[in-house]
Amino acid sequence: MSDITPPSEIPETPGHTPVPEADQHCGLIAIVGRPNVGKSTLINALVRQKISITSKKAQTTRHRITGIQTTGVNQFVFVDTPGFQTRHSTALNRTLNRTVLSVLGDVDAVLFLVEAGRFGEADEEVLAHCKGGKPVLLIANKLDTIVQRTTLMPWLQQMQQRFDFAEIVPMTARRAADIVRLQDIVGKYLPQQPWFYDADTLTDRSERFLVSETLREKLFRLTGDELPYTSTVVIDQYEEKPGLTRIAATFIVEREAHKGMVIGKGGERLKRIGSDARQELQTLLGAKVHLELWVKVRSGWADSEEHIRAYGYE
Ligand SMILES: Nc1nc2c(ncn2[C@@H]2O[C@H](COP(=O)(O)OP(=O)(O)OP(=O)(O)O)[C@@H](O)[C@H]2O)c(=O)[nH]1
Repeated sequence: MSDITPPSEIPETPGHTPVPEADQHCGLIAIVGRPNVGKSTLINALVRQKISITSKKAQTTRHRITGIQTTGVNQFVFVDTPGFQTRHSTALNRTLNRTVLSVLGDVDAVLFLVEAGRFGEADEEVLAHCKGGKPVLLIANKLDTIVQRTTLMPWLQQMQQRFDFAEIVPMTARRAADIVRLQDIVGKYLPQQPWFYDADTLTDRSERFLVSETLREKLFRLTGDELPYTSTVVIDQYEEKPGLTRIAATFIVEREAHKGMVIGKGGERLKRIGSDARQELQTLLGAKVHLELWVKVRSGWADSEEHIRAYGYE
């Protein structure tokens, strides 16, 4: 569709003129919602850079990620949260849910994402966790998928009557104009206080972390729906030299059959994952990347608290 702009094409906000501390506004904004509603897409568009992985596969966001955007007097510190898992109760899912709850404790406002026109049990369950006096803004995302906009009005009215939302914002996370509009709306909820980060900071995550996210994204993108979301990636080696970064990483899967899916016929798929990832990493790191990838089977890792900690989930 012609009115949809990918995040990389969203125009940059003008450069920063210094803002006296007394005029600065800054706050934490949580982004919550059930899997696949568009949280990562939104946060990447808001900070105008890819910091959170997106895929068609539900449940691909696992870590608390902050995206930072400073514009005018406002500094937004966005917190991405894992999609709330309600169906299965593994140790991994319990950890994910704990992360969501701890994030919500200390934010200034909550962006509660749903797909426009849809509000199911899983959405309701996520919303139930958003109580606690923080302003909750309903973001009705994927507006572009609604063919007849008039059918949306009764739904919006119903949502307004049923819940006490601070604002209701129907929008398309992929549309530049909607992102700018959302920023204006959310700006009102930032308390007056000095910025937490330098004006040009985009995330508090390390490059090493962004590398593992990039690898995980390529893994899911290129295996499609075949691979269970419990597959993960561990960085074994990360060595930076001037102009060259050496990375060795292992994809951890649960079954022998999953290993086959990742490697593909004659190793073709793993090769493709590697070359796609290397290209993106070279841009991200601004250096040549030497990338080595391995695949290992660790049955039941998503059920083991010890493995979850070892693989970097908090
Ligand atoms: N049509 C349309 N698709 C969108 C929009 N926003 C996101 N998507 C798509 O929806 C899918 C899921 O988006 P994500 O951003 O990965 O969703 P998420 O909520 O972070 O998902 P989890 O990581 O599972 O929690 C992707 O295919 C996105 O491209 C939108 O405004 N319109």
